Amino acid sequence: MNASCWRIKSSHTLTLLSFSSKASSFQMATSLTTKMLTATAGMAAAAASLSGHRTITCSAARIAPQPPDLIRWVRREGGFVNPKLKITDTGAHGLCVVASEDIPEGSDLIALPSHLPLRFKKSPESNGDSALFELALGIPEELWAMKLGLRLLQERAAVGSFWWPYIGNLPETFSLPIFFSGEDIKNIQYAPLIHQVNKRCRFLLEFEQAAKLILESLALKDHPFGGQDVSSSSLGWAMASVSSRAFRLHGEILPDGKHSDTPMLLPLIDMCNHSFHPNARIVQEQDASNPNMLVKVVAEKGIEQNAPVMLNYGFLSNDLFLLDYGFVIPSNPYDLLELKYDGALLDAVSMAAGVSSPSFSSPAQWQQEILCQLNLFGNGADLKVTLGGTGLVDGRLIAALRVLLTSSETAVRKYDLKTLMSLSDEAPLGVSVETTALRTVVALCVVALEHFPTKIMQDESILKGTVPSSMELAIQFRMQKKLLIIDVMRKLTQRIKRMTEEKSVTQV
Ligand SMILES: C[S@@+](CC[C@H](N)C(=O)[O-])C[C@H]1O[C@@H](n2cnc3c(N)ncnc32)[C@H](O)[C@@H]1O
Repeated sequence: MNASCWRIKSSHTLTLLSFSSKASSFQMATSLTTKMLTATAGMAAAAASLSGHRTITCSAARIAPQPPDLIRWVRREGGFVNPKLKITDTGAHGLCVVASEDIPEGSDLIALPSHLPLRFKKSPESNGDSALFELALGIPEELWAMKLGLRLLQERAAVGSFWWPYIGNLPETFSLPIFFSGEDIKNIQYAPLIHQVNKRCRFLLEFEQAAKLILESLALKDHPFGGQDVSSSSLGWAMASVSSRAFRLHGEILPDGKHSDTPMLLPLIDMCNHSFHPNARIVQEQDASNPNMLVKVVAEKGIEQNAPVMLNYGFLSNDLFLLDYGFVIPSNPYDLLELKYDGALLDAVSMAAGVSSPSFSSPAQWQQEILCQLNLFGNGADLKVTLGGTGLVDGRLIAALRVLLTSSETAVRKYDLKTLMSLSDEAPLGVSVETTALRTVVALCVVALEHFPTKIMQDESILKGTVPSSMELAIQFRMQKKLLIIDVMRKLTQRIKRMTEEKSVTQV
């Protein structure tokens, strides 16, 4: 069997960009992170071996001062590593798997037998399992990385762990925003991401307390971490290790014959960095005689000497790349700007854009019905809409604007929702409605851009100087969001211009 595999995507929904709640989000982020950093300092003295991060850098420094030879370990344990591969330090992007000679397309690069991936499952030889499971019960589904993180911490604390050659090679520090200072969380300047960082920091602080309560009453033989204390910092290290490295693969076979999706840490395979244009991919293989899965990396293209082996972690926004992996992709075609659909705001911005008497906040009955179908009106409406990405404007937003800018119900009822939501079908309700709708989106972009306290030029000039890496990441992130807005405005303006020109040619 040959199954495709995919990077884990966080299942959380980022909250809306609420224009009014920005300041309070920032304040909360600051205080939580201050607490978090205090906890780090305390933990270092109490349980130095679980210390997850000391400085915030994207360094290649590893848990073990002299990390074991990971390639040799994988081979010794029955895995395959192409002899033309080596691990290299890339500098800014940490360690990476690189071809030491040209490798032809289709070659097997790495193969792991089923006992090498680390997953969260009951292992009979582990003494502390029941407590580990009890701890895992307190983890919300969307923070799945923490669950596997507990298993990782367990192995990190175990003397003579089978996985030590892997764990010793894990980064000592991570550049994820949960480790940023309050000031650098503020520097992100984007409420949806700040909200998520906040939520994770809050969870780690609360989970530390809950874990302490469970662990303090345990006998040493039942302690999942060999009697070692856990702190928000060690939990944060574990969560960051998993969110930035785990893959979701086919796990055990379920009673219905299907495979469960299981997050796993894949030694060596997780030394491959990300690209949207990868030269390798992961496949899972299982032969009829052996129920155990083999996880392989295969070259999708020829890989030249000294080129890194790259996997695609997923078509993710910069929010997820920063939150889960600690990096930002410049000009990321899948990056999105979140906005809250708000009739009153739309009235204000469209008036500024010269739309005469807009009535976004007071839709007619038939318009309300369509807004309900778009899930933008009524109880339980989902008001989060996005700009950017491959769709440019959220289909629900463009459909709502088209409908609200049209007075003729009959004209609208000629089209199904799919057509109304599509930007590819040009101007279903006529050029005038279309250009007004697009101008409203451009005006929304202007407001969103003005909402950032800094200008792109200021960001650029800060980045030209020497800045700490967490501040650099925060500034890169916000700058990319602003560039995204400008890109959307440019593309929409071109569209409006083209439509207006075509219309005047037709009239002539
Ligand atoms: C699965 S690990 C890859 C191995 C990692 N470079 C290391 O040193 O262990 C993912 C991490 O690698 C780094 N990384 C991977 N792809 C990157 C990219 N395209 N740009 C920047 N950093 C990247 C990030 O630090 C990310 O959290």
